[in-house]
Amino acid sequence: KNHNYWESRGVPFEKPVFFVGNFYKILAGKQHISYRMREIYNSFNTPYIGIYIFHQPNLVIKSPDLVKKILVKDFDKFINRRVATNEAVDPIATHTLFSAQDQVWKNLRAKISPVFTSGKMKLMFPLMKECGSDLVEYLDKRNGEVVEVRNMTKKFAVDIISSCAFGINAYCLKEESSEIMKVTTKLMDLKSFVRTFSIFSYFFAPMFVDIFRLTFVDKTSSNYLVKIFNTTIKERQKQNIVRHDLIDLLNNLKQKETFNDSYKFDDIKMAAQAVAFFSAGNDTTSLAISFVLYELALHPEIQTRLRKEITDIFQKYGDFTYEAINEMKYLDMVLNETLRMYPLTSFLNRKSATKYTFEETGFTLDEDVSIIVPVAGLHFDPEYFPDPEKFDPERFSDANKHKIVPYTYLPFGDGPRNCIGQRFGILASKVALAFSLKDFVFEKAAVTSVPLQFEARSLFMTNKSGLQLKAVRI
Ligand code: HEM
Repeated sequence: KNHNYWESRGVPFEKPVFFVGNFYKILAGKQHISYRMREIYNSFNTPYIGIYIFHQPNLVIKSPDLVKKILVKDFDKFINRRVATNEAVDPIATHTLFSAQDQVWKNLRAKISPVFTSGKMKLMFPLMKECGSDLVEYLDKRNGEVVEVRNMTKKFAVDIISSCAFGINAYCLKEESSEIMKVTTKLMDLKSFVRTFSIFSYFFAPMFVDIFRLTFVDKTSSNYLVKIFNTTIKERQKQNIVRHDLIDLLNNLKQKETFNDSYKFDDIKMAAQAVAFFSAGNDTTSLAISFVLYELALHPEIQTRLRKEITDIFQKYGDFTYEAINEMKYLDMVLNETLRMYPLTSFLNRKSATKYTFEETGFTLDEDVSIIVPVAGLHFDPEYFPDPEKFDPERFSDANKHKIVPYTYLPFGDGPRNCIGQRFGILASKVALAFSLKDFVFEKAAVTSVPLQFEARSLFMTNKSGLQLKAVRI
């Protein structure tokens, strides 16, 4: 019955498949969502396109001007994501920054933001460097071998988030088998049908979350992280330890709360942020590093140029300091181009808080309609990024970057609800790349799959069956 929603409102739409709508291939595990986004984006030349996910109408926004309105100018009318929030079923997911709604989100975002200032990044930098050295040690043990880079970068990401956010030495790179590594891998693992179904239902079919009582992340893993989090807080209080990390910040906020505070932390709300940092920061950061190394292995000339920059700046400072890493312009260009070609989250999501009229067309959107910004479509549009399949860091050089049309490059989203961990994710990725590329050359091996195949079931752009590259010490 709902499948005539867009037609009856005069909105250009993609014809849905009975019952399942327009995400049939994704649900069947035949296509990654990133490719679906690109197909929908390319099949219409209109500012927006109507689609259905099951019975639910979604509006895919193609025009960068409209993207700006939704993410920034009229943010208050699109403040929330359209994700399931069922506190009784999943209190942890409901209280994460990612899922929180309206004023609760505003209060929480304001409270958490101080963790991610440049000043805080600088304070965390020595901890990040320790993880960089561990990465070199890890590679040294495998010198000349084909390394499973996905596994290596996951270990690095868990180590760095555990250390910088929670003051926990996870030792994933140092030790073959680490409990926290197993737990965080399971957290968003989509190998089982139930996990895939749960995560997709949170975004696209919230009714199933209520019916089947589904949780956003794996429950045993989140319970484990909550336990570590609570133990660490108690330990800190007992021993009066100060580390300026997330745990300290949350703890201070809780201590300073007054009766009149509109948002009060309890144990669940505090622990939810810990789980969110792992679920939002771990796969994203580790995939970003992996894809850079992969592209560098396929483009040795770019790898050589980047290594020269890293070595020159290292020699200038005599060390990898915070300032040294930030001076590496070519590293920044290479990372930016990688995130263009591999937008880890292929789409952004919002919902309309009220009825909203698009001035450009006069069309009035109903309240509570899901909005999709097809990041993968924008990043591969030849009008904005000529020859989009070519890996070309020059797009982000000082001479060229001003040519990028605003709101066509969105690896971290935009507006007040953009990625809060952007600074952290970028710095952590740069530390991993500077440390490993200074001492090692990464080469394509016979087993390296070119082009990469993506895991259809994954929400992030995750490649299938790992990523093998040969690592050779210089
Ligand atoms: C390369 C690494 C990363 C990428 C590409 C990335 C990308 C994104 C994107 C696209 C969004 C949605 C933004 C929007 O809707 O406008 C997001 C949200 C978010 N990210 Fe990241 N992310 C990365 C790393 C991290 C890290 C390291 C953390 C935490 C330590 C983190 C925490 C979050 C949170 C909490 C949100 C929800 C923000 C809110 O709703 O207020 N991310 N991220």
